[in-house]
Amino acid sequence: MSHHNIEVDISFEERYRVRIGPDIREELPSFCSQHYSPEKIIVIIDEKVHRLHHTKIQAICGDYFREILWLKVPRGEGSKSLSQWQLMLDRILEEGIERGTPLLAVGGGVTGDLAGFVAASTLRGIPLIHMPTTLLAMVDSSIGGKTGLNHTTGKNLVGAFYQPDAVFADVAFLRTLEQKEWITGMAEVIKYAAIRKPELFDQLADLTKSIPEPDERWAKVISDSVRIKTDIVEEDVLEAGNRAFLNFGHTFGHALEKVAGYGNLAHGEAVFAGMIAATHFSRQLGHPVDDIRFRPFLPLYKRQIESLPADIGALIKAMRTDKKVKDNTIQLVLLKEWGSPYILPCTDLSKLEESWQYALAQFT
Ligand SMILES: O=C(O)C(=O)C[C@@H](O)[C@H](O)[C@H](O)COP(=O)(O)O
Repeated sequence: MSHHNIEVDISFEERYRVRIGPDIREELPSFCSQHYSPEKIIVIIDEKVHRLHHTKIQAICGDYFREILWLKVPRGEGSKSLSQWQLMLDRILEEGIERGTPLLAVGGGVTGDLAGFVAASTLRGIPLIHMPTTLLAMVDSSIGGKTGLNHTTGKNLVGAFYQPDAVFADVAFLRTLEQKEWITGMAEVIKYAAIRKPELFDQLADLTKSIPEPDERWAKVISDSVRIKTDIVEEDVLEAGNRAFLNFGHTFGHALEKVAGYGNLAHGEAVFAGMIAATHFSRQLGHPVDDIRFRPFLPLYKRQIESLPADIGALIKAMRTDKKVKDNTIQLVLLKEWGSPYILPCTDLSKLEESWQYALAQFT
């Protein structure tokens, strides 16, 4: 299987490399020997990934570093919390580290978002390397420097933009990825299809006909997704404008996650339902976006989602804490047509309610 190499240019001086392919993790020691002192590395790792791959990661890190500080992250969205962040920070500071001590984040979106914020906030910033192990983290959360914790008032409301020094997306990790995690990650690929590359819909629908495995076809979908995300992020690193297109489905999805209670609904499941709502809103405005495109994937999510919160008032209230809210108005990412997103300040609450009703009805 081939390797893919994608550069992310975040400014004239700063860029980092995303390496995608099988056994890419083996390249970590050589990368580290060029950038960091061999004294110590902090490894923030998902507890299940630790159980499955600890020996391998230990060998790779031990190849260059004299000491490894392991910090395990309990599974689930609940770990994106201030209390988990504090626990990590206490351990790291009590151990004693230096500003140059790198932090390796090994796991999915939750681990990466938490570890990213730990790296951003420790000693005002220590080097960060992402080693995503889930589809979602490979195609989305490890790229672009968003870090975040959830707050009782809303999703990802605590965080910082903090770019990694490198991303090692080793598709070999996907061999141990559960089916439901593939489905969760696929939501972000479906998002790229909707906002940038509609051909991906058919490729993905084809891929879902067989049990997913990290073969050449999936590696291509991953690298196409990373390229789309990279292109958008490079133009607008701090989300002052078009980066918000990457939030398609998320304004609705984050509200679902919050109202369902963090951890009760996977991020990708909520985003999938959110994309159906956003597409329906677009259709109500006359845009030609028939959601027949989502149909092949609906049974996958339907099987996974037990129930969605149905209190539309609570969902709209939750949307008001979205980070894109401006002048008290929810900003929706909608589609003019497939592949063509835009932002609309939402002043029509009846269309919003109708969009929620439509989306929720798809899952009952
Ligand atoms: O990188 C981005 O920008 C995104 O919006 C990507 C999203 O898919 C991702 O889930 C992100 O974490 C959501 O960010 P938020 O700013 O809405 O919390």
